[in-house]
Amino acid sequence: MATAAQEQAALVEKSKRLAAYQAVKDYLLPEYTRIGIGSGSTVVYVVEAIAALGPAVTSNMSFYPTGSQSEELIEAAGLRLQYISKLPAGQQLDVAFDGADEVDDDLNLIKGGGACLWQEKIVATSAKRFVCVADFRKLSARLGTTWKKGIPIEVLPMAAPRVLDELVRMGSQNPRIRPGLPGKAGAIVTDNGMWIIDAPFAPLRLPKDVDSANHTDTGSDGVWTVDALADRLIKIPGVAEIGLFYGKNGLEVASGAQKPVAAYFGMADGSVEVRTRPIRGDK
Ligand SMILES: O=C(CO)[C@H](O)[C@H](O)COP(=O)(O)O
Repeated sequence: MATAAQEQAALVEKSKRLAAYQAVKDYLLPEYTRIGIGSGSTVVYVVEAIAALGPAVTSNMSFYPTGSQSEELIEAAGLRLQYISKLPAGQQLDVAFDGADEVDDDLNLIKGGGACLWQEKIVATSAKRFVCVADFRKLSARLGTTWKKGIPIEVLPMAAPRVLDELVRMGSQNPRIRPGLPGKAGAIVTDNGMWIIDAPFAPLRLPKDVDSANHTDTGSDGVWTVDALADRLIKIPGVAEIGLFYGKNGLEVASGAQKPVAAYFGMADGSVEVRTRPIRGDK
């Protein structure tokens, strides 16, 4: 008989799969030729859903990975692998699918739990439409509420101590260099030869919180807005990329945005919740 933990794990997997199949159904149009594929356990089901469409749909498509895991997934599914470095200047992917660690009310994301955030951001922002696929555990009103491990930050190894100092000055509670896998001594090394720092912050405000309560957005009371924190983190010398995928109000474009146009959540009751954001330009 399955334990409660096993039942919960099975429910989560089922939810990821449901969300992935629905997202692919809605956003993978047969005329598309360039598709971005993110990283993580949910994306496995995205690739499964795409491969299930068969060569009649996928044979004209090329798939762009966000690291070694998705590269292997694409190849194992028999899909055509291509690299973002080969995408000519001035061209875009038609769509990119990826998971997330947490998604807030404005569709800002925390990503990087799997240490692939840098390539994930490059692929997401190379797409005309970025679509997020997740399970019910990732839904959250404010980032940092359920994902307590911290914001993943990819750093140049030599700069890690300086970055840690600056994060503490900014109010991060106990930022840490992410260790390698069990049995591997030292830090985890990303596909880009960098390290990851996980930096916990108090749950991040949205612009509406600042407007309604006369708060500041710059962390002066220990709480940052997503935008202000992201703008500050990316400027720390030695930081290569940050795991906040965000967008400012007034820049609600689809094409090339860090925020998804839609986020699909497989829910515990077997439904799929779709959250979209108003955008200018094409779908
Ligand atoms: O950002 C990521 C990897 O860097 C993943 O998309 C994120 O960690 C979600 O993973 P999963 O689908 O396994 O929950």
